[in-house]
Amino acid sequence: MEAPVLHPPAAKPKSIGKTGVLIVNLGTPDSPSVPDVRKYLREFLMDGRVIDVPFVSRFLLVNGIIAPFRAPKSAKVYKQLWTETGSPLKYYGEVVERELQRSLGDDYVVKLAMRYQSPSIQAGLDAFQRLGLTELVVVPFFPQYASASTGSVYEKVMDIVKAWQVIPEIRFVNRFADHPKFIEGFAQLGRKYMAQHDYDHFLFSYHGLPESQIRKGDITKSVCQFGECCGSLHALNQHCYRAQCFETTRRLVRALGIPEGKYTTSFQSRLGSDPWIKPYTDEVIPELVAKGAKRVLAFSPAFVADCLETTIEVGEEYKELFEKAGGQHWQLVESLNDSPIWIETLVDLVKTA
Ligand SMILES: C=CC1=C(C)c2cc3[nH]c(cc4nc(cc5[nH]c(cc1n2)c(C)c5CCC(=O)O)C(CCC(=O)O)=C4C)c(C)c3C=C
Ligand SMILES: [Fe+2]
Ligand SMILES: [Fe+2]
Repeated sequence: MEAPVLHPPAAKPKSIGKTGVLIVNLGTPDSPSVPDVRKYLREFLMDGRVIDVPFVSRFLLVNGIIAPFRAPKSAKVYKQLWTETGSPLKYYGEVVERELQRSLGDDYVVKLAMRYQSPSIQAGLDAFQRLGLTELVVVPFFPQYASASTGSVYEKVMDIVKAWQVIPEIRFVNRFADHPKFIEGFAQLGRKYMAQHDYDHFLFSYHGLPESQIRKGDITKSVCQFGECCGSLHALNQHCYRAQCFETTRRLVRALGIPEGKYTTSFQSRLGSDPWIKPYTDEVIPELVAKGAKRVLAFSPAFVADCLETTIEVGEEYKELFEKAGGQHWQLVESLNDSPIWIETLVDLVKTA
């Protein structure tokens, strides 16, 4: 009689037991051409968390006004931003993906995704599903929570996994506006400029948000008054984007030893005619010059990678505004990009999520 054939247990796929880490930034056009910028703006602005009006009004606004008229103007600015490695936001995303993978090691699989355009969140999650990963960490690249940014990433991820038979354990990083390593990252960059030059004022300019979105997110419906309510970050206003931005400023001011009265927090890039959170950066700049500020160091700590909003808006457009108003020296502090301390921040965020 022949000896029975003993089947070894099925080989365990190498990826089983690993944790998937999806790092997600906002997104950028595939190229600075008008059709690609239009495609990007359409996807971005048709997101109901970004322009939060009913679908039909949003559709008419985006397809009838914003995409046709804004796309050619934005494309010109994207051409200024583009480098030989493409969009800085995407380029640094790819470098961070590699560096974070190296730092986290073999127990993790790191993938970069963009909320809009490519690489998509769908592609990243599909890859994790194919690998059979049963534990995921999602890290939106937005230090301060907003429904239009972090909230939108969460919604997209949940929308995709809801169709899966096995929905794995998923942990979401919510915000890191006050994370000590994130703060130290920007402080290190600031110190580099402060050692080279004597600045008489420090500007912290954050991406803006419609006031209505802050009000909608106020769980008490009474805390956010767009003023003193942002004087500290606590349980009741921890998701107020404006309050988180002021907290980031306070931490940076402390880390850099900037005296009271020598710094300002403001908000940039408003879209449309509704009130956005104030003060507006383009109104603050001439006021600062009128009050005597001549040498300004500008930070943009709502962004973790150089992008249109930092390099062009703060680094070039606001510089021009400052100089026209009579200012002498304007310096933008670049973003965290691929700095080692940003990678360390991400390792911390992943491991403590
Ligand atoms: C910091 C996080 C961001 C929030 C919150 C946010 C809200 C928000 N944005 C718009 C409109 C636009 N934003 C644009 C560019 C842009 N926005 C962010 C981040 C946040 N946006 C980044 C990182 C970028 C730069 C992307 C790049 O490719 O470099 C643009 C496109 C540029 C342009 O045409 O001017 C628009 C438009 C709204 C309406 C909004 C919340 C309601
Ligand atoms: Fe934006
Ligand atoms: Fe507030």
